[in-house]
Amino acid sequence: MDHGAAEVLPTEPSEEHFCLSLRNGLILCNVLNKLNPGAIPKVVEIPIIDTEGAAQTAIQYFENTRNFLVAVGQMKLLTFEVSDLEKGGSSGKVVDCILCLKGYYEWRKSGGIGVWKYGGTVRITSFPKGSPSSLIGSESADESLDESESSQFEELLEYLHLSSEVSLEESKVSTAFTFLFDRLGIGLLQTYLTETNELDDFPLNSMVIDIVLRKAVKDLSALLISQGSQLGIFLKNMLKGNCKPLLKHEFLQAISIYIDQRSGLASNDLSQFCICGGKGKGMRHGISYSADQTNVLDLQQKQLEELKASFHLTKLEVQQAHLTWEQELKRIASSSYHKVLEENRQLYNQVQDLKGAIRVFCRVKPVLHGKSDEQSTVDYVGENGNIMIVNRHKQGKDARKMFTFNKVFGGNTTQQQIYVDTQPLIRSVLDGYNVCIFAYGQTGSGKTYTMSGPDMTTEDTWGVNYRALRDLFQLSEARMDVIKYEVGVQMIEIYNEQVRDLLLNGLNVPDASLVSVKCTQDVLDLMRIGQRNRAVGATALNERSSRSHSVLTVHIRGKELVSGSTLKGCLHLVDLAGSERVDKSEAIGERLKEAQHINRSLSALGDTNAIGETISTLKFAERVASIELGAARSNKETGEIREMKEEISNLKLLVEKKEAELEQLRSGMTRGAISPVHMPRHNLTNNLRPEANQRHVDDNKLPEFTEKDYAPKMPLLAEEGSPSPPIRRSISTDRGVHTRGRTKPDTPDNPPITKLQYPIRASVNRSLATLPILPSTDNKRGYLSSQDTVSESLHNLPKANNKKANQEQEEEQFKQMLNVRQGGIGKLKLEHNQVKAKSQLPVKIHKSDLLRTVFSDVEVGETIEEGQRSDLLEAENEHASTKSHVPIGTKKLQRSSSRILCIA
Ligand SMILES: Nc1ncnc2c1ncn2[C@@H]1O[C@H](COP(=O)(O)OP(=O)(O)OP(=O)(O)O)[C@@H](O)[C@H]1O
Repeated sequence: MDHGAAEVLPTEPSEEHFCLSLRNGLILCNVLNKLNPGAIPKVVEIPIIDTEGAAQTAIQYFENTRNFLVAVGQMKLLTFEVSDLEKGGSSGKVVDCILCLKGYYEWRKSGGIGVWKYGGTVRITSFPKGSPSSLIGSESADESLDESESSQFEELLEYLHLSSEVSLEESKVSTAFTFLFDRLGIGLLQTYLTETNELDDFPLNSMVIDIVLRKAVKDLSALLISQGSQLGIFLKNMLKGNCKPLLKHEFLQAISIYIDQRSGLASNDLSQFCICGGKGKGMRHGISYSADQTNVLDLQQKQLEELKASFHLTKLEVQQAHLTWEQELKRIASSSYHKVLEENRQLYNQVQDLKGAIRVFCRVKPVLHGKSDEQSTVDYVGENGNIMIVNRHKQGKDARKMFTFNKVFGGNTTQQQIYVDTQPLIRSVLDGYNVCIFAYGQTGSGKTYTMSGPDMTTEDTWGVNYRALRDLFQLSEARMDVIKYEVGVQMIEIYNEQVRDLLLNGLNVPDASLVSVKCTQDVLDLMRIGQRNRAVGATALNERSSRSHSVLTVHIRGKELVSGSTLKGCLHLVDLAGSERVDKSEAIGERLKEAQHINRSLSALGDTNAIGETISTLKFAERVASIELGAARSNKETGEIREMKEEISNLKLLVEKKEAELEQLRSGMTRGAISPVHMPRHNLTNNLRPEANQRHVDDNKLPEFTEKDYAPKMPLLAEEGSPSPPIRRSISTDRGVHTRGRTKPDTPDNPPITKLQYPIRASVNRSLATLPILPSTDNKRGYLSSQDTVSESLHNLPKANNKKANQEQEEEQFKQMLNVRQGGIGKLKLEHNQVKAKSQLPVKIHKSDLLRTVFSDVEVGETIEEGQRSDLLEAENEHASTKSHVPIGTKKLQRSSSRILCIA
């Protein structure tokens, strides 16, 4: 080394100082001239200047440097740019050039034997497997081993007199260390020191340790920053939805693993370095320390611990931040989804309103085998809801009559096609609307076929009922993140004569147990059991089905998860009795005679084309279509309204109870005590008011879906021969019997239907409304007399009054009432007529009453105008008799929240 250089170079040269010392080109020129005498003939000799004055002699510096570079270039040795000596230049190139000169010098010194090559690479001989360098891994670029840099460092030390021949000075070591750390990192230093066995002599004093720790802290900080930014990117991607959805715990686990891994690498890196020290006295981790060093080390150790704690804290904060973001994200997603859903719901139901609250479809029964087309009364089916009926017994224009409905389905229409037009109403139910779909028509016209389907074996033949239920469940599942739904099903079968009894005798809608169902399969199972239990007497079944109304009611209760609002929807699927039956049964009154008439009408079916009933049905349907219900309303309540309603309902119950007690006291004073439980409701006006009936449905707490309102489901489904819900069934063979004009008598081979008792639920808060609907086993006719009904209900009274005395008293009261009723039907009718004369209500009770009972949903406290009700009754009554064809104009029934679909 040039002596001048030794003077110029600072004792602790940093990289910057190193380059600065070379910038005047003096050292470089002298070194080159020494190496190759005369290589630079003119060297600008200037006094050694300090760093401040360097800029003033820039031109001279430049000349020296330029001469040096030209000469080196001519010698075909490595050169660099002048700018590499400036701040921000590539000092590496300068180092390479110097090393190249050194190599050249040595080659010349050794006699210039062989070919001198400088490739800039001096290999570190080997790295043992499993050495710390391999453990440090290849996580980042600065940790990877660069042999070139390592050798450069070695050469540099040597060249700057830091080789083993020269005593190690702390200051120089410090400079070298700092330089080394910045360029190579801990891993490479460790490897180098291990390889070269320098550790024993290496002065691991406080300065070195300080440097190491500073570097460690720097690395850890960089690691934290990098992790933070990586996490940030990851979370941002998640927010943007770029990542596949992760579960919360998966996400946290991934972060945790990642951080552990990284911290493990970092601490491994550090600890590996720390244990690589030499042997000696006062060892600590294999390194000997003075007292001062120990103190410093302790301090550093403490700082490390603090750093570690802060790292864990940061980790927890990241996790916490993630949780908060996740919740926020959920909230935002949920509320915006909820908003969109609400808008969608409103628009959807507006469309439904525009289509009309009452829709009437007409389905033409196909000509079945054994009948010729000529017998068909349908002349033409148009595409715009028109249907033309032909009366082949008439001539001219009287022979044909045109009707118009919302839609007319021809004879080839499939079950699925029928349902497609019904489907939109099903969704409304889940939005809190009440929907009633009912089938109307004469016996054998296909009502059951349409509503239930001929069988349940294949999905193709499923009727409206099953398809509607399937859709209800599918839709409710699709919405389960937003609304939680509960579904309950009620199945009721009501006979014509029972409708009359129920209404005349002050009874409410018959109560059938509400069964909680979770899926379509539950409902199918329920219906199958019903079918199986009913299939015992085909003829009886058929006969019954034609004169009974079958009502399947699906109660929906939903709770919006975000707002807490509740909604209640009801879907009534009604398969009415044959349209020709009501008059007959009511006109005759006595059931034996009615049966004869039924048989007669059935046999008549075989002879005629039923043109009269067809026209009558279509007229009825037209009149239904002409009723205006106004826009339907959703039964949606906020939490506050619900609470207030519950309070009102409780108060009403209380008032009723008090009134009943008062009544009991009064009666007790006159004819002994009578339990309020068994007081029949004789108020005819009240009985005929749909809102009164509705109120009782509310009182039954069906919409509340509380546990106690559910009938026990399992026994019902599991027990063979257990009480079954009433199911209507379409049996083709039955119709064969009908059309041949015969009804098989009840014989041992053809037993009458087994009368299964329907599960009864009686409540102490209600009147005799909770009567069974289905026939008892000892009734061969297949239906109940009033007596049967009362007797059965007696058996099923709640166990609340378990004191024998009470039971006896109640039985006595029932008997009293029964006597009144049995002997007093005429009397009741008389009363009824008297009341009717007063209120101007029609005498006959028709299907319309049943319909209103079933699907009216006027809320408690609301009333329908008397005139409106009379109008409706009048219209129905008029139709039922099919005697008067005086047009009554459009009927308006406002304040209803139902959507009604009539399939005639
Ligand atoms: N669209 C149709 N396609 C094929 N067969 C049909 C169709 N409609 C009805 N049927 C058949 O006609 C017969 C009578 O139908 P269904 O029992 O549905 O009549 P209904 O109106 O319900 O009678 P009731 O009032 O007596 O209950 C059954 O055998 C049924 O399978």
